[in-house]
Amino acid sequence: MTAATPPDAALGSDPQPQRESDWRLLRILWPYARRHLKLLLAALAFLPPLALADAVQPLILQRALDGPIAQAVERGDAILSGLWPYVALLILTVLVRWGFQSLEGYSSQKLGQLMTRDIRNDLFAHILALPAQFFDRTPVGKLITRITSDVEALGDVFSTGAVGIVSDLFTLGVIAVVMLSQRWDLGLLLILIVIPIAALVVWLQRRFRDANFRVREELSKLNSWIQENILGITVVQLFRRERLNGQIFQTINQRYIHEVDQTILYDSALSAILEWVSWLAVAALLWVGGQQVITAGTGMVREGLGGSLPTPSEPLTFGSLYAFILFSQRFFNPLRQLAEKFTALQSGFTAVERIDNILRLPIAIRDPLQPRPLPPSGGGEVRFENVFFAYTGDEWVLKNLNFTIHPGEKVALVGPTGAGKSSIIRLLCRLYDVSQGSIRIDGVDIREIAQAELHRRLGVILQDGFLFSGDIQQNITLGEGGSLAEVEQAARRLNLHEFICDLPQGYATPVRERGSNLSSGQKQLISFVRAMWRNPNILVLDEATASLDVGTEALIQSALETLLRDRTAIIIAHRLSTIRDVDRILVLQRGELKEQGSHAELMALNGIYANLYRLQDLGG
Ligand SMILES: Nc1ncnc2c1ncn2[C@@H]1O[C@H](COP(=O)(O)OP(=O)(O)OP(=O)(O)O)[C@@H](O)[C@H]1O
Repeated sequence: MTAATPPDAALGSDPQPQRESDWRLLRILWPYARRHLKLLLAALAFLPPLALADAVQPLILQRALDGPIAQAVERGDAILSGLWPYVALLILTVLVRWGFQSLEGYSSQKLGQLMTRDIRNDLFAHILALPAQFFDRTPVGKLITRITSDVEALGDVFSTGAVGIVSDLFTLGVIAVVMLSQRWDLGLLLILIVIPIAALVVWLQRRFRDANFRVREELSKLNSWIQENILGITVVQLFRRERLNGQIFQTINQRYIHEVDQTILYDSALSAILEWVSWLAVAALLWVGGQQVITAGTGMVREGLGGSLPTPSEPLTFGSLYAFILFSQRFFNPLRQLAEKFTALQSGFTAVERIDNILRLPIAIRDPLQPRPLPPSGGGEVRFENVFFAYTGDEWVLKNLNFTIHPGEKVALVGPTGAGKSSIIRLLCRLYDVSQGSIRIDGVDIREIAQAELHRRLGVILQDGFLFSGDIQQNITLGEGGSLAEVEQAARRLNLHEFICDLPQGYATPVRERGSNLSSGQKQLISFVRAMWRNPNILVLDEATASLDVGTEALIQSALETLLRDRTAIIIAHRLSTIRDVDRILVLQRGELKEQGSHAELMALNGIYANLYRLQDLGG
């Protein structure tokens, strides 16, 4: 990899995304449209009058030209009479088109916005429910692109009026029928011109969509890289990575622009082709129709409103030729519209496809259909039975683990880095499911328990007490309601009420994104209150590695003692000196349980634990 090559592995290439046909994409959108059936039906109901008004206008002009106007010319009249019914009819069709087009535009755009809202909601909810493996391999920036700009691209299809193409296509059908019924030879001529052009448009739109798909992928990578660099800005600046990361950014940016160029190429090609082909159609009509008009001689005058266009065996009038030129313009309208709204429409299709690729990812960890309740009197026994686990394939991270933690027992997990301590916790919390074996709480397999109940029984305090934007109280209750008095009581029991009151606005102190305005010690203490407030009977604690100041350390120790009282506790210990008093220590190495016992027993055993302890003792 050269210095400026973007680390694709780090950016996470998606598994080969599945490409969809346009019809399948429409089927994806259908359930969302169905939720707003009334609006959908209203939008569809406006289409027939619109299409009819469109098809009738050229006919009215034809009748006017061949009727009163041609009669007046033939008679050499100075005053035109009998024209007003045609003018009135024409105005009526204009009014119908104006009214129905506005209504149709409004209802289809509103429908589109409602659908976009629903899709965004579903996508967000689905992403939150996806298994941890998904997040292991998907960079955050990519997900954000899906939820924001992909859904936005879908919304644009509606807001730019690109869905109007549907009504244009409808009109196209009506005009084709009218043309063929009026004068099949000229109608056929136009249809024969349109068919290869439509095929070309379909081909171009396929190419465009492939290119657009690649554009969105590159945009995701661009966003991932930006996001990763902003989150890791401290490391970037400390290690002077600005230039190197800037070069990598330029390379990704260049690739993005290259893909965008491809889409522009197809877009411009389409617009240019349609422009000249529509004039080609007019020229063909003039050529064929013009010949017929010339041979028609005097048969140009038609009788009143009730007349019809002459059949091929009959002579062609000027009015009919003019009507067909108008038809040809309208016939090309849907295709021209397609060219104009091409980018929005195709980006929308690409977006639906990318969104659907995520929506179809299975939610691996689900509640059972009939969850089993945990015994109310259960004291919080945790049992691992023949547990095997691999993040990928058969690379076992945990191998044949068997142990039982009794109600109220305090157990520490120790072992060299990568031994599998955190993985045990992730399995217990059901962030992942075991590959083989089972984990039981009070005798019930955790896969049979409703996740909400599992998380009521199980409190977790992670090393980095993650806080959300909001205030302290909200970060303690995490949206589960609960009065300030209850929250204060939980804090008092841990002796942390004073500490919270000392924050600038007490329990109402605003917390910025990820708790960036609080120190790591403060965040830890708040996560203690969070655990106390939920009052679980099993507590899992990933002990903080960072050394805190003496005052905070003492506060944490005393809060911890209260928190652990009368609960089963599993502590991941990084500093062995802090866990000498636990009931039992489980020693792991490369995913296997190698030793267990009290501190004294393990020291006497003089094995892995004793070695680790002596090493830390010397180091510390
Ligand atoms: N999300 C993941 N995907 C793939 N492999 C992983 C993942 N998380 C951890 N591993 C691997 O699983 C093994 C056990 O990791 P784990 O985090 O459980 O170790 P640990 O004992 O908690 O280590 P530490 O003390 O450094 O936190 C390691 O080899 C690690 O590389």
